Amino acid sequence: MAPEVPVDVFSGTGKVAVHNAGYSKRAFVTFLAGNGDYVKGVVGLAKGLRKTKSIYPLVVAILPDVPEEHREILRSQGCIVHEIEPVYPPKNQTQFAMAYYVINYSKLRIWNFEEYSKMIYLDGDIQVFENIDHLFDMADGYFYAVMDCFCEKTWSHSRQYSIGYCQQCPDKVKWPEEMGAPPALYFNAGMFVFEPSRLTYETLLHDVSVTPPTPFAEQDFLNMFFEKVYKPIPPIYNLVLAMLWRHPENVELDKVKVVHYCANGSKPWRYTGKEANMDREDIKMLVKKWWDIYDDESLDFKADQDSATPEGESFSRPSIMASMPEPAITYIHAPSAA
Ligand SMILES: O=c1ccn([C@@H]2O[C@H](COP(=O)(O)OP(=O)(O)O[C@H]3O[C@H](CO)[C@H](O)[C@H](O)[C@H]3O)[C@@H](O)[C@H]2O)c(=O)[nH]1
Ligand SMILES: O[C@H]1[C@H](O)[C@@H](O)[C@H](O)[C@@H](O)[C@H]1O
Repeated sequence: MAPEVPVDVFSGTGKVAVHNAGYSKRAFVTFLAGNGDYVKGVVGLAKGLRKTKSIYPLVVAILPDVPEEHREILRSQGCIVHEIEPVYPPKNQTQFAMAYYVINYSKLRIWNFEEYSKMIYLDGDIQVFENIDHLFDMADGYFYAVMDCFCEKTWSHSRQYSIGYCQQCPDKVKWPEEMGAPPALYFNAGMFVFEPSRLTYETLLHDVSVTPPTPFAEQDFLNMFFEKVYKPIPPIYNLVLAMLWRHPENVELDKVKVVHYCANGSKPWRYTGKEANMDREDIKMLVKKWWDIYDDESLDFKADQDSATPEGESFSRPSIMASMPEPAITYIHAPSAA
């Protein structure tokens, strides 16, 4: 499990593994469902990764209900469109924090992308403002993600919220002894580093089929499944926006590399500033930064320029893969997630 070379991936110093070693076996991956406007988020993400000069392609795990015109937009942005079938949890009376979260169990399919040895998952409502390719160099065998915050109302179903406890400031309200052991560290599943594997995939699918669903859907499930191998990474790799008003002392905004527009009313492509906590200068600045990338035509995929191959590679993966036919699979239709 130990890395072969000591790598200080967070400071960017130390003996860092050569990025293009195994280049074709690494990729970013996102998830797209429905015929709504999340496709804009994915386009923004593809352009953001290009702006940061990432050398890795963006794979889009896509559900059958995404219309062809959206797939075409993604291919024209150099994305690798990878069709997946939906995954459903067992039926019960669970109230998801947001009704459409049920569709997010389909994310589990990405563990089956065994053509890649390591991937970084990013939600479609995430933007990458600084290169994070170095995260691929972290030691194998762990699940890396950023710790979540429990302070928003979406957490009102939880024991943590009921006593005002948050793992972002565990000393402010301490976990009371009479409530037993404190809960395990809990990550936000909008961004994580993982290794696809057939065995893990099959175990995930089996376990999810016998695990009753819970409010944060696959996020809760992944937290249980990977509890023992979870390694927290700094919040600059997935700034959950609520951190700005709940734990400003934990945020160094000028160092943030990845922003997750996950608070209610914060999706840049729908932003009005009217929802709770949205009429803030830092949020407005982050929304503007997202639009600056989305609107920048110089960041559109250009087959001739963007096919510049990193040393040691004889082809451009994004351009070749983007033009490959999608694998033929049979599927059942997913309910609209948008
Ligand atoms: O209509 C939709 C809805 C969602 N998505 C995809 O699903 C992702 C997750 O949905 P949201 O971004 O709307 O949800 P949140 O950021 O509020 O979700 C958080 O909780 C979820 C619980 O299911 C997931 O774990 C998610 O990754 C985590 O960031 C989106 O980014 C997008 O990639 C779509 O493609 N279409
Ligand atoms: O775990 C949750 C979840 O991911 C929500 O969707 C997000 O809005 C919250 O901020 C986060 O704490």
